[in-house]
Amino acid sequence: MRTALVIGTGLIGTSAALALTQRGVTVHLVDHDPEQARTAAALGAGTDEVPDGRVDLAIIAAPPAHVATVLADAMRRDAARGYIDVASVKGGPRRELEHLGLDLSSYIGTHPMSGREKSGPLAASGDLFEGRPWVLTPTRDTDTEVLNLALELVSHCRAVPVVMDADAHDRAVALVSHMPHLVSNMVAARLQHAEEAAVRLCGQGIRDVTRIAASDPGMWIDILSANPGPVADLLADVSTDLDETVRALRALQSSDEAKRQEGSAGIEDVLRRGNAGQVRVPGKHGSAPRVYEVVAVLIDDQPGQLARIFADAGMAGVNIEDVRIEHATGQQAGLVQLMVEPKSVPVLSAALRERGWALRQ
Ligand SMILES: NC(=O)C1=CN([C@@H]2O[C@H](COP(=O)(O)OP(=O)(O)OC[C@H]3O[C@@H](n4cnc5c(N)ncnc54)[C@H](O)[C@@H]3O)[C@@H](O)[C@H]2O)C=CC1
Ligand SMILES: O=C(O)C(=O)Cc1ccc(O)cc1
Repeated sequence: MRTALVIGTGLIGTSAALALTQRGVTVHLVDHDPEQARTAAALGAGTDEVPDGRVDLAIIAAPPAHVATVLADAMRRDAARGYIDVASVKGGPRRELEHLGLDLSSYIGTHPMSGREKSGPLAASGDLFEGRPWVLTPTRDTDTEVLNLALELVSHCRAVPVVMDADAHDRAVALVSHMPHLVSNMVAARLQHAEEAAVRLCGQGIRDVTRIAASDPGMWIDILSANPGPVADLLADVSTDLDETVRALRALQSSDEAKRQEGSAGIEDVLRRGNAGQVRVPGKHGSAPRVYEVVAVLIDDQPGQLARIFADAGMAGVNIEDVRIEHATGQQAGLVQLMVEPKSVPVLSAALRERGWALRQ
């Protein structure tokens, strides 16, 4: 692929454009808000000048509700040899395109399984998709040349291609993305009118659970409107669990010992089923989760501290697999949890202590 056109230069469009530009592809950037395309160009994602002919691949990275019209318009202009979109839902947009009577042999619906709770080009990064699954939904009618262009894009973004049927994709993302998104918002909504004294106690657990509740509601109304059935089915299952958990907790308030035992068994059941589901969540590169151990370091909230820790770990020859930072509320201090292979724990701990870091259990 030598040339590409990104239509919709927000988080996802600009991230893909940055990755392609870094691999030497000439990328043209277009957005219905020209300021967004200019910003993406200023970030080094490509040029906001109109291409002077057909590009190899057009990437439609607009919100789901706009995909069909944007794609139809690009096809009418004969803008590219191949077309993909990156919307979070695949079945509905495909049916909308079929309804428009377009020749879809040059189009593949795709979905990179990576993103953020922030929107716009300023939140973009060229490595956003690295190691993440990127779903492709070709059909029997898809041109091989177009499938190859899409695979080239996925490879340039260092993502992992996964081929799926569009409706199977929508059922899968209802489970791993859309239903959890709503549950995150419902948990976060409890904080809206909560007392300040309670909110100040927020720790890492609630930060993890509510991070995605900061996402743009407009985009998510679009996503959920295109996948309502599978998400409603899953939320109904969650609702059954909620009812049973409330019943178990009420039983735990009883003065009757037998009832309390019943309540305790109910709570244990939901917690154990949660454990069993959690171990199935893949690790950072989509593989089975690895067991890492934590080396916890206390730091002052000063610029450059993290970089120094990473440099010190690097000098000790230890690979940091993952990192978490817990900020102590109201204090200029934080706890950095470095996840490493179990065999690296003594090496890293000794090296950090030697360099003056305060380690915690
Ligand atoms: N946010 C995320 O984490 C992920 C989003 N997606 C999908 O990627 C697509 C883009 O999402 P984001 O980049 O997050 O949104 P964003 O809000 O950061 O960017 C969307 C961009 O599309 C532009 N746009 C809207 N209508 C347009 C039109 N008719 N023509 C041209 N440009 C138009 C907007 O001005 C904006 O710059 C969506 O379809 C979304 O479902 C896929 C994976 C992850
Ligand atoms: O921020 C996160 O962790 C996300 O999960 C973002 C996300 C949002 C929408 C998608 O279609 C895919 C990924």
